[in-house]
This record gives sequence, structure tokens and C-alpha cells, in this order.
Amino acid sequence: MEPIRNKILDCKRIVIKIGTSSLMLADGSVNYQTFDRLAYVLTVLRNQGKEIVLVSSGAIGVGLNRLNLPHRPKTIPEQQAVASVGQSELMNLYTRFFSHYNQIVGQILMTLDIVQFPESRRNAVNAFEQLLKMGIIPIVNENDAVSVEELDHLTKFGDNDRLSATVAEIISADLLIMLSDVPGFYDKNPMAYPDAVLFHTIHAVTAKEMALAGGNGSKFGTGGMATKLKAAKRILKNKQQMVLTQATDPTVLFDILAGKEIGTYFVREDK
Ligand SMILES: Nc1ncnc2c1ncn2[C@@H]1O[C@H](COP(=O)(O)OP(=O)(O)O)[C@@H](O)[C@H]1O
Ligand SMILES: N[C@@H](CCC(=O)OP(=O)(O)O)C(=O)O
Repeated sequence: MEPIRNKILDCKRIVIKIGTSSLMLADGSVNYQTFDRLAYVLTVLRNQGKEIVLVSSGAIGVGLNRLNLPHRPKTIPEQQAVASVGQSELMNLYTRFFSHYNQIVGQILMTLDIVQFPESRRNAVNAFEQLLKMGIIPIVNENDAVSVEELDHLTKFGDNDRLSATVAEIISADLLIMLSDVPGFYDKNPMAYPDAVLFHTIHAVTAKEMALAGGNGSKFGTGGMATKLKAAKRILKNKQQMVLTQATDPTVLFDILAGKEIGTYFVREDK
């Protein structure tokens, strides 16, 4: 009998983060199946009374596809333009697929400074609370078209792993589920080492765990495992919990919320 993760069973407010590598196919085209299945699963969870927030990467990936560009441009303004086009197309895709299940979605684009200033942070939280109260699923991304790494005014989160942990913190989510292109966190990169061993549960992220995080797995990934571990560290510090697994079949979310031992579960021992 596999262990049940009891602390997950009562989770009501859930942030789900999905990475680019799960939304795009290897040839750079859009993975429509994932968009459709994700829309279905999140709508079912919403109809069950869960409060769902989706943090979605993909602006760059979808933008490259829409503009028929073979790879990420080199200059920042070109990257901003690709993200601007891609974000518009990304929301178009989500709106269409969620509408198949009669679920309304909203868009919240964030920059780091929003959460760093108390008033703008409060305003952002108010927007989330109102959308959730209305039964709407907020879809969040970094506002890549304008958030540039500037020395004197830090607007960029840099990756959606960090953004998703921040959103989970400011809305006091019960659980963050990170969907990537790997089944979880391993003792070495499973894409490079077939004998890599999955960690089922992690109670603390230390230098030891950080040392096991190699580079990105996919040509689309921005964050890599290191940013996921940093996000997990923040989640644990805030006494929250996180599950990391792969997005191959978004119905995995049903099993995760049923407490099944899926992926890697980050939870404090004293939670
Ligand atoms: N110890 C590890 N365990 C699991 N994945 C790892 C590890 N070290 C490096 N990786 C790599 O991290 C990648 C996930 O990060 P990333 O490519 O950015 O995906 P995403 O687009 O979902 O953020 C995996 O594809 C894998 O190749
Ligand atoms: N805001 C960027 C996502 C950056 C990011 O963290 O991407 P990923 O590592 O695929 O989750 C975009 O939408 O392309």
C-alpha cells in the first residue's frame, strides 16, 4: 500500500506552474494536447470547489513558433517582441481551450517590483482574490515584454519557478504543483543518467540538493532544476508545500490531490 500524503488531501487553494518544455513539442510547435488536457483538468478541479491559479510559461516558445523563428533571438528588444507576440497567442490558446469546458480565465502579468512594494503587492493580491471569488482561473506569467534585468530597478523575476513560488506566497496557497518535463527531482539529471534515482520526499533544500541540479533539460527551458529547488526552498521557508512532477498527462493532478506518491514532494517535517 503506497503512503498517502495526508497534508495534501485538504488543499483548496492550489497554484499550478507549467513550463515551456511541457507546452511545446520538440520541433517547436505547440503541444495542443497539453493545453486541452490542462484546461479540462483545471476546470474539473475548479468545479470541485478548488481555487486554481495557473502560472504558465510559454510566451517565448509560442512567440518563436508564431513568428516562425528557429531559436531565441540574441538581443533583449527582440526577446521582448517575441514574448509580446507569444503572450498574446498563449492567452488566445488558453481562452479557446478553457472555453471548450465553459471555464473563464483571466490574465495577470507580473514584474518583480510589484511584489516588492507593499501597496502594489496588496493590489495584486486583491485582483487574485476577486478573480478566485468569481470562479475565474487567473493565468499568470512574467510581463516579459517590459521586465528587463536593470541594475537600478529590479523588475525581472527571471524564471517562472521563482514567480510561481512568489504567487503561492502572496495568495497563501495550500500547495504549489510544478509541472515540468521530468517525473521529479533526481540524484542526478535523468535526461543524462538513466540510473538516476527519484527523490519521493524532500524536507529541506540545502547545498547538497542544489549540487544535484544540472542544466536545463529542453531547449526551451529557462529555469532548469536549480530554479525549481530555489522555489522549493522558498516554499518550505514559508511552511508551504510543493509537488514537482511531469506534465505528460495533466490528469496526474487528480492523483496528486488524492495524496498519491507522485513526483517529488517538498514538505517540512514540522509542518
Ligand atoms: N537532479 C535533477 N533532477 C531532475 N531534472 C534535472 C536534474 N538536474 C537537471 N535536470 C534537468 O532539469 C530540467 C527541467 O528544467 P527545465 O528544462 O527548465 O524545464 P521547465 O521548462 O519545466 O522549467 C529537466 O529536463 C532535466 O533535464
Ligand atoms: N516568462 C517566460 C518563462 C520563463 C521560464 O521560467 O520558462 P520555463 O523554465 O519554461 O518555466 C516565458 O513565458 O517564456
